[in-house]
Amino acid sequence: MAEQSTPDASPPTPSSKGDASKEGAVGTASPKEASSGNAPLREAVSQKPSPGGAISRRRLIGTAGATGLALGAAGGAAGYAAAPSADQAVPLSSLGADEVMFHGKHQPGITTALQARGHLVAFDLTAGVGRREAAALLRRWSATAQRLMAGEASGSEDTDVARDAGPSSLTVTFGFGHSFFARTGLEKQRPIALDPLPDFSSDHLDKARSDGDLWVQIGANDALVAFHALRAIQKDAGSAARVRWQMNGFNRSPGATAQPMTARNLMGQIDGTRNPKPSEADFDQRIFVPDSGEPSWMAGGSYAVVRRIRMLLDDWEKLSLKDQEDVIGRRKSDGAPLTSGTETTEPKLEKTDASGKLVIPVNAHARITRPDQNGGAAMLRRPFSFHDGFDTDGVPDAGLLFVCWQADPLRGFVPVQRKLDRGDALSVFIRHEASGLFAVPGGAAEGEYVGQRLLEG
Ligand SMILES: C=CC1=C(C)c2cc3[nH]c(cc4nc(cc5[nH]c(cc1n2)c(C)c5CCC(=O)O)C(CCC(=O)O)=C4C)c(C)c3C=C
Ligand SMILES: [Fe+2]
Repeated sequence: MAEQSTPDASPPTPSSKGDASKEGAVGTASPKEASSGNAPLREAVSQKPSPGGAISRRRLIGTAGATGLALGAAGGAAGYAAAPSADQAVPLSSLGADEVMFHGKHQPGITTALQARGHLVAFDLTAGVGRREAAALLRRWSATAQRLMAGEASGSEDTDVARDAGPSSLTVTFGFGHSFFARTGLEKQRPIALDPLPDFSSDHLDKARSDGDLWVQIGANDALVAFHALRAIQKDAGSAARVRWQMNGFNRSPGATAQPMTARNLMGQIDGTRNPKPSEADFDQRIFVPDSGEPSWMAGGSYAVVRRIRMLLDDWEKLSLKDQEDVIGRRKSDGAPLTSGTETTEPKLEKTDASGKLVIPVNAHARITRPDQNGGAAMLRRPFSFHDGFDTDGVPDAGLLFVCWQADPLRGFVPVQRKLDRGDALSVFIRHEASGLFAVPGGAAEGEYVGQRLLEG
């Protein structure tokens, strides 16, 4: 893989350390980083000398600059990974060695590049569990997440499932659901932004697979590393919390494409092109709660809207290519707007064809979801695809675990989904089957656990 060993690479510059979150954006990857495979949010590159004297490049998290990364540190890249013996030790490939920092201003897993494997899991606190036990749980979870993200064993009862693998860009992200606050006597701390999402006419929601007191998002570029983390988190819950629902997802594996590119979804579309980029001036304002935000424990945090969206693939796949492209308003092959150009070309929304028809139809998904069509509403979409087999009639149970991040759902997901509800060409090919809204606090500082400012504030 091109990015593994780059003898010509120079050491990180102060700017790459100090403001990594502003670097890298969709479509700007260099060929050397082709193995990232998906490049919705590409990030800083850390470099460390390899035994052979070459420089090994490791992709790090988007918020690196804000999270106090030890750039160039070996971290856990070789920690839990087996080295047969000192003289036989072989450095891990870049994919296994990639490490995302646990501590920082924001939690990992928000601006981190899409990972190949994902697990979403919601927990409910068990009867009688209150604030004290919840705090102990978040402390345990944070310690486990920190260890696993560094490529270390999870603790005394590690199952060995991730042995031999490096951190593999593992991220573990924790959030609180609306119901958490009453159960723990913390109603006064519940953000208004966590008020339940409105009903949407297109909703077919399964309540058993929606909401939850606590939510954990796990992502990694190795399926065993991801499962290992999921199981460790479940075990850590002990008697304090039970799994309410759990979903598994995936994305393209890093290195699967010749060049870095935006991900594709199971409808075959390039999906993520117009995501806000960390390099944009208003990125933080759109995605993260400001330091002055309310409640104060959410400073540096974000709100995750999670939707299990089934794709009606049998219907979708019957459409002609032209009809599929009209549904989105972009070319399927390369994601370019139907008004021509490349993926990153600005669409000409007013352009008409010879018969006077809009080239990008009035109900095209990519037209009506635009911030400028929705009072500026924007969100960072960071989904996983899912496939949970086939129904008895052969219909695929597949689609998108749509996860989007925003500083305020009322200025992100809600207005856009309302608009989609009123007439999105895509809506007849999808079904929203489960939903959750979670307050994801800022990242833990060194020595702190995630949510400490809420639980001990
Ligand atoms: C309420 C928010 C959104 C839902 C739900 C949603 C579902 C959904 N989207 C696609 C495929 C594509 N979406 C694209 C763009 C796009 N979608 C949303 C929002 C929701 N999508 C936004 C905000 C945008 C970007 C708008 C803009 O800023 O211009 C695209 C085009 C490429 C891209 O920009 O990513 C595709 C393709 C599916 C398949 C889906 C549900 C299954
Ligand atoms: Fe979309």
